[in-house]
Amino acid sequence: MSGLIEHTLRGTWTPSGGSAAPLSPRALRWLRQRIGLAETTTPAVPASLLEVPDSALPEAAREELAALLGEQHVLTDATARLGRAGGMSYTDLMRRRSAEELAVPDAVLLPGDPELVQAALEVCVRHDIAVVPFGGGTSVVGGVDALRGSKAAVVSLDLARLDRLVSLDPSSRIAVLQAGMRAVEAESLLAAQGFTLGHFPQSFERATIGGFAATRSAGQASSGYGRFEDMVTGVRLATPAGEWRLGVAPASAAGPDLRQLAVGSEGALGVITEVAVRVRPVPVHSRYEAFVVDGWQGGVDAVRALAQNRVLADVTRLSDVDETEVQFELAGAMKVKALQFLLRSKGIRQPCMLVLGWDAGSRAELARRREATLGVLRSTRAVRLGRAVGETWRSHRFSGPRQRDALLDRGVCVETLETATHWTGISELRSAVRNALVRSLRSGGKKPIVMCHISHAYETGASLYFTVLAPRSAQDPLGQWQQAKRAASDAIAGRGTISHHHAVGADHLPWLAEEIGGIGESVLAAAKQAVDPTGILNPGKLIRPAR
Ligand SMILES: Cc1cc2nc3c(=O)[nH]c(=O)nc-3n(C[C@H](O)[C@H](O)[C@H](O)COP(=O)(O)OP(=O)(O)OC[C@H]3O[C@@H](n4cnc5c(N)ncnc54)[C@H](O)[C@@H]3O)c2cc1C
Repeated sequence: MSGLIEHTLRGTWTPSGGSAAPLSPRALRWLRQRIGLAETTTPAVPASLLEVPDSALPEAAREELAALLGEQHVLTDATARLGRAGGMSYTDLMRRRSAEELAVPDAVLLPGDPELVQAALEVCVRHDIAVVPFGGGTSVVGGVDALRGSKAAVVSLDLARLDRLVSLDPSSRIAVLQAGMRAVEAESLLAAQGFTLGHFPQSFERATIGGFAATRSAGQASSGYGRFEDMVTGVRLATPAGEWRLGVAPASAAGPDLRQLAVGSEGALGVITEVAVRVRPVPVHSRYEAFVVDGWQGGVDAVRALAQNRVLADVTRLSDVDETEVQFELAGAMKVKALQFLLRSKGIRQPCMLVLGWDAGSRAELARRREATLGVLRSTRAVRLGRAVGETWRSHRFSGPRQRDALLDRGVCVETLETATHWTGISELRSAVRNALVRSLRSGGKKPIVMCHISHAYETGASLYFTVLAPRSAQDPLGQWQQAKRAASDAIAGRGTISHHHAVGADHLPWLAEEIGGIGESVLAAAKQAVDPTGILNPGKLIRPAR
């Protein structure tokens, strides 16, 4: 039940058990010079100062839910409700820092098993109450915002108590996990039996199995282990129309794959209560290394060659020049000047860092796979930085969000967004999004830092992941980012996907039709009508009501 406590700490990312990642004096100096930093800090506002409206949950509904789930599992106190008021985007965190008005659920429901989730939904249908499924609450697209749509009340249905490993079939290599299980716990329970999921998104420390399935998440090792939807072999959903189970075989020609309708349904088509996932043996050996290639296009060509020759390392991450510079500067551990000198002497003018990581069951397999990757990489004249830099990246791979807390404290607007497209258009898309962000966030003669990396590569294209650091507007911090995000989304529309792995939520909904067409939107609305005819499930996210 530690998950329940964590949700009250939502002004910052750093989990209660984890250490914060402060900015080194050197990093602070560099940032002050590049983008300017606030002299005063702006820490998170204590929960006691945040506005919490009275609960609008009708008493008759509360009583029925309490009789079903137990009094202690229907929470209407301000702390519990505030803890589920939104996700963990820059906008969410800033709202909590500036005591802005938050969309707070009227109650938090904590059912303890799939049958109770189903029964709770039925009560909510009878009382016409909106339901927002809540996993780790790490959505960065408004996915867990407590929007009530046309309903008088909205509850957050927190899956934290559905945290069991239901079964493990070592022969078929399938594990059935309850949806509220955190990734960290899933990995440790599976590891105890010799298996891993291999799903390591940057939100690994907080996010849940159900959340991954609901958002089509992608982890840092997606090149080797696949995206989360590639791992899902079956799902169990509670819907207002009844329980829905999908996935009886590894593959099927019985019409379209409806599992893929449930995966990515963002709580709008049902509450996922169990997920059957493909697991793999825990790797016995692994190796992470860093390389530097000259220039973004050189790096893109290298990653494309690895993907198309099917020799991608499990982790394949290419940073552009700006991200490489920030990694060198903020890491603090490297002798930046000496490194730049060394790279120049090897003909590298525009250093772009490429991190590669391989997992294997034996030394021989590791050597074979690494040699296959490096064989293709050799033709690109990449310079090897070595294992130490690669291993440093691996050991810090979940700490980026913690540094976000320190940056927020210092008055920095720090946020990420992502997209994906085919190789042909990838550099054009990067330039278009980059230019849109720089134009929108330039202020007082200082340019923002806009960084980009590829961390999910395919034979036909790749994702682009942008991170922005800009001086925060003192007058309108939320408006500043919303305008930049709009500019970036307009630049993406027609060129790439509006979301490669962060999902649609409320934030990307205005751009969805551009990607899936009016017919696509009607298909989604029809599916919703079939499973959720009164529209209680996650209103305002992913699916517009049928017109
Ligand atoms: C710092 C940071 C780093 C991130 N890095 C990554 C990354 O590397 N890769 C990546 O893919 N994502 C990343 N994300 C986004 C986010 O972590 C993912 O979308 C994740 O899958 C959400 O999981 P969650 O359990 O926190 O879900 P939540 O945030 O609780 O919910 C996300 C959406 O899914 C719905 N939902 C949750 N659980 C269920 C359920 N059981 N049934 C039905 N609907 C449900 C919610 O209603 C909501 O719409 C990052 C987010 C942050 C803040």
